[in-house]
Amino acid sequence: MSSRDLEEQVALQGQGSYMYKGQNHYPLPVVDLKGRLEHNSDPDVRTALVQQLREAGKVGSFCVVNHGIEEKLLMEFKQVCRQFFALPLEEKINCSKTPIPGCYRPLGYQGQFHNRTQKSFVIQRREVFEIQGSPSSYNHDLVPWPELLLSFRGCLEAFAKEMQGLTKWMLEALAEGLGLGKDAFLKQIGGDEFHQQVNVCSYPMMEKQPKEIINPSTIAFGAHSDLTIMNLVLEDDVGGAQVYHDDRWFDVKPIPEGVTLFLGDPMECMSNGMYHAMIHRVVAPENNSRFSCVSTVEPIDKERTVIHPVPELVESLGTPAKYVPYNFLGRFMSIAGKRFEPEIMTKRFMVTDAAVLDSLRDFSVRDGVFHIGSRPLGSFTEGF
Ligand SMILES: O=C(O)CCC(=O)C(=O)O
Ligand SMILES: [Fe+2]
Repeated sequence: MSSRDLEEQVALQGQGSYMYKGQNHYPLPVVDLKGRLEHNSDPDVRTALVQQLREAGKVGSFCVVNHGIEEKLLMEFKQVCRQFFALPLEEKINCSKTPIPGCYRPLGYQGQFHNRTQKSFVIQRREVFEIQGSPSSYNHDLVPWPELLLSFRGCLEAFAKEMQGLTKWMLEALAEGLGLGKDAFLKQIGGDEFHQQVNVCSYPMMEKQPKEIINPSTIAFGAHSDLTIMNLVLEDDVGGAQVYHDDRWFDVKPIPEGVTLFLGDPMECMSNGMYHAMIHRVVAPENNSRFSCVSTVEPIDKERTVIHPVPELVESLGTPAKYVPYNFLGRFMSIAGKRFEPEIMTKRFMVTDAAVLDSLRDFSVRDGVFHIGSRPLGSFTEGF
């Protein structure tokens, strides 16, 4: 990278050099889900949990503890992932991302990278190993699993399955929290099943950065709100995630036994702004490499999924819908490559056009083109 490129990249991706110091923590809500499994059939316990989750959802990011995923599995999972990233680079490269029939994205290993997009550099200062947890109709045998670490596959698959259960429960509870039927969000993203991508990540500490990408910025994964429905993050005790609030960045205190949720833009839109998609990023850890695992939720039929405020909610709130319905894939395609830009700080999908408000419920996808009323807004391949 030339020094001009570096300057440009630093300007675009963050406010200068910033390393995770573990100070200045943001008070993210912590919700204890103990009653979720133990008192499954007790309506009072559920109501209390659902209310806590509603309040947490208003913040947009929160941690859940006693989530029901066994500690033994979590420990084995973290350990095997650490072992994977410690493998010789050649072995990891042998597992490089591969397109797999029936999968949305290539699966496998990807090292750190930086790409120039139309307007900015996208830096991903993390190594990942990606699998697809669901729908599981594809053949897991085709994932380029590491030959030197045979326990990796079983452990990842077991963890992905557990996260799937927690995710579904959470989507239902968050809908109930707004006085809606359990399936209000699930219905919009395609029913009982969803697409789950599981990204196991390792963020190398500063000293270990490969020489060619050392630069004055310490941003490891740039500022963004999630385009996915929501992300569930498991991490170790190193820290590095930050959330943006009142024009400032705050550190997120790691809770290694917990799972941290980031509600994505679609949740903000579906909940008509009752829930919030918090802007967050990851900065490079100072003294240790950081492990995290991000389990994402996306609709199965991305081309045909229109995200919109839940009509029953808009009705019950008695306030107008605040968000324009949008095609999930269209927005994903139009933003994904350039979302680490400063403009992400301004929300771009809130309703500003009164005429759009009037026709909010009247949307459709016809021949791949998204319409509000009779007004075509563009196809999912063009974005809009
Ligand atoms: O690794 C993390 O803690 C979070 C990464 C993240 O924000 C994402 O993958 O969307
Ligand atoms: Fe994120």
